[in-house]
Amino acid sequence: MLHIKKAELQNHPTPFYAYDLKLLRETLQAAAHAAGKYGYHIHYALKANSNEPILAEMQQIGFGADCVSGNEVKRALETGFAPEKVVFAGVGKSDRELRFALENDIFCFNVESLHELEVLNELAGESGKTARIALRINPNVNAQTHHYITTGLEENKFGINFWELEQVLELLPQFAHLQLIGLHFHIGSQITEMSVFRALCLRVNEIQQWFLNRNIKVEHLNVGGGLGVDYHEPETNAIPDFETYFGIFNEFLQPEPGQQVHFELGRALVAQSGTLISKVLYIKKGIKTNFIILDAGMTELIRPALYQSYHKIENQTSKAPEMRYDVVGPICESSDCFGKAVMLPETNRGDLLAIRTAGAYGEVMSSGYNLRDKAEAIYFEG
Ligand SMILES: Cc1ncc(COP(=O)(O)O)c(C=O)c1O
Ligand SMILES: N[C@@H](CCCC[NH3+])C(=O)O
Repeated sequence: MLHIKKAELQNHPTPFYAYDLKLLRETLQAAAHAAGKYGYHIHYALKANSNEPILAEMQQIGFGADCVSGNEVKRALETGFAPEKVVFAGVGKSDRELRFALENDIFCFNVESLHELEVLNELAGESGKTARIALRINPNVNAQTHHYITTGLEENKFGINFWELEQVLELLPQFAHLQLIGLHFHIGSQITEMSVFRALCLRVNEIQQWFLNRNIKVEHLNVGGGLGVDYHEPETNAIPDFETYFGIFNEFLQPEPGQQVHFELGRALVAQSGTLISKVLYIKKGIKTNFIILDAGMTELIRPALYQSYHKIENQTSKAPEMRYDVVGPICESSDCFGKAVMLPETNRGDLLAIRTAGAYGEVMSSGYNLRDKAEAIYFEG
């Protein structure tokens, strides 16, 4: 059950996002501690959640910012991340976004194609800058996660394929306004099978060796993010197993002496701290099941509709014996469903339901479809 005071629950118009800052801090401390043992650097992936109080905690603990749009770079800088702690990735950075990041002297551009190298070189030249770059390489490692959030296979649009690297190295010397400082990899999100990270390390070692054989040693390896969270047991597994995660990299990744290792975690840092709170509007009898119709829908949390993903649902206000329900939203789409055949205490109009583990890729992916209002965010100390 979500540990939030009744007054806090009842004082806000629903639906709203509730963020537990105490749990967030504990999570960040656990991550920083585990990464710190090996001198690893974390850049928080803003795409997971870019709310200012959350970014303030990321800065407080000393993490950098991993951005995927000009506006994320802008948000990172405006909220106080130092430019030398900001990285910019993304397969389709626009000229305007690249120029903005160049003007602000960010730490590194993670470049995803040959064509982008050409464009960035040209724009950097125009702005009188040298862009520090990492090559995002597609390592062709299967993340064993949902196919929509797998990014490191050759069939995916992300990164430069291994067989293009020879050509990249031939062209690089012509790009006078680019400085190669890193190699970047990210194979997908919500990875729960830890052996996947071992496979990533082994592949990164091979690719690094390929570069070393050509006398290229970069300043840093960026191995991306992707560590998954437990959507089924948000209570018992509130904090991901960062010790095992970073331990795997320590055991299997072979950085060169003096080379930094960077991570870009998003979900693992923020998912469990966020909950979507929604009020029950109606109970409706179906043929096989009863429907709970909520005032939140896929416009507030699209993950179940988009990836058929599971989020634990709890009734915060009823302790009656359990019944089976389909929990749905008000949006005019049949996929607007948070869970089928969910066992919940007998539920009535006005009850408050908590949809857990919604701190990552929840609020940031909300939309105004059906002209819906934007859900408010509140912060509490759990
Ligand atoms: C390039 C890149 N880095 C980092 C992340 C953060 O991933 P996660 O939230 O799974 O840690 C993503 C999202 O998958 C990404 O595309
Ligand atoms: N938005 C996805 C993850 C994609 C991560 C970004 N590459 C999710 O909710 O699981």
